[in-house]
Amino acid sequence: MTQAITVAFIGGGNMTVSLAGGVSGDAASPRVIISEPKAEQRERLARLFPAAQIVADNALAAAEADVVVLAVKPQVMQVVAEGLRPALARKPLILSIAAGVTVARLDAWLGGVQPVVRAMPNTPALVGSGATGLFANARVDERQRGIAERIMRSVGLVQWFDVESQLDAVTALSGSGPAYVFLLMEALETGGATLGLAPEVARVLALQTVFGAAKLALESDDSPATLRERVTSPGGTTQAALQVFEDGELRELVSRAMQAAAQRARELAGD
Ligand SMILES: NC(=O)C1=CN([C@@H]2O[C@H](COP(=O)(O)OP(=O)(O)OC[C@H]3O[C@@H](n4cnc5c(N)ncnc54)[C@H](OP(=O)(O)O)[C@@H]3O)[C@@H](O)[C@H]2O)C=CC1
Ligand SMILES: O=C(O)[C@@H]1CCC=N1
Repeated sequence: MTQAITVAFIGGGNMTVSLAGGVSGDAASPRVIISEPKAEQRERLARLFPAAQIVADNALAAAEADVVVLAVKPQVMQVVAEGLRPALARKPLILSIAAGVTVARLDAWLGGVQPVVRAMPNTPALVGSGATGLFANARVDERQRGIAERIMRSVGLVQWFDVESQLDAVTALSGSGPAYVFLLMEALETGGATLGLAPEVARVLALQTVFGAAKLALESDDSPATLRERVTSPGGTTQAALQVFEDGELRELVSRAMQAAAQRARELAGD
């Protein structure tokens, strides 16, 4: 992060705590301002980020910023964005992390003159292991792309997209994806308990298995398919289980679930 820059976060909730923690840990940490309406949450933020300026006024936070991170719920975004307009005369980079709010809508609410980057992060960003898709409008220059990327990379992996509609696919994969994996964890836990394991033992084995498999896949040069084959002894236990998944058409089911998520993302965006 360039030392001189100021990053203002609008909305001091979960994602801001994660991102402010990420950018504060950056080697040349920027000046951080966080705007949050709730006094109790402002006190919490002040304890978490003693070097940051915590305010209750969005315009005050945005007026001095080089980057304004919009981290409020999608439902309040229009009111927040329109309210910020007078404070954006310096044309800071706008980085929105709101699910389903298109760049065109944001741009209109902000007055049609701002450089805007839309991000689709996911909840593992809260533990520094997020995956974020990014899309920039034509007013975003190379330097600003670098800044947006660096902010999101402080909480995980970043991937740029040239076509905004691809963020719907990102939403269906990595945005909603943690929930699919949590569902699998729940099913493994229940399955283990059904086979006679104590529920807490089944849970810890399920979680460690998902974590270990993800770590192995990330650190290996081999594809998930190869890693799967390596677990699967011919005529063994894994093959017996995988046959049940194939018979139940798990791959098709996952594909249909993702299509439903992408369709819902398009609907929420008003397309
Ligand atoms: N949670 C996640 O993992 C993901 C979140 N996102 C997106 O990130 C954004 C933030 O999510 P998250 O951090 O979880 O949400 P939170 O509800 O935790 O945070 C939003 C914060 O904004 C505050 N707020 C409400 N109204 C205003 C206002 N008018 N001006 C300034 N601040 C306001 C809220 O205060 P109060 O509590 O008082 O209302 C709250 O502290 C959302 O748009 C969401 O779609 C995207 C992908 C994943
Ligand atoms: O469920 C949702 O709509 C949001 C978008 C991605 C994750 N949560």
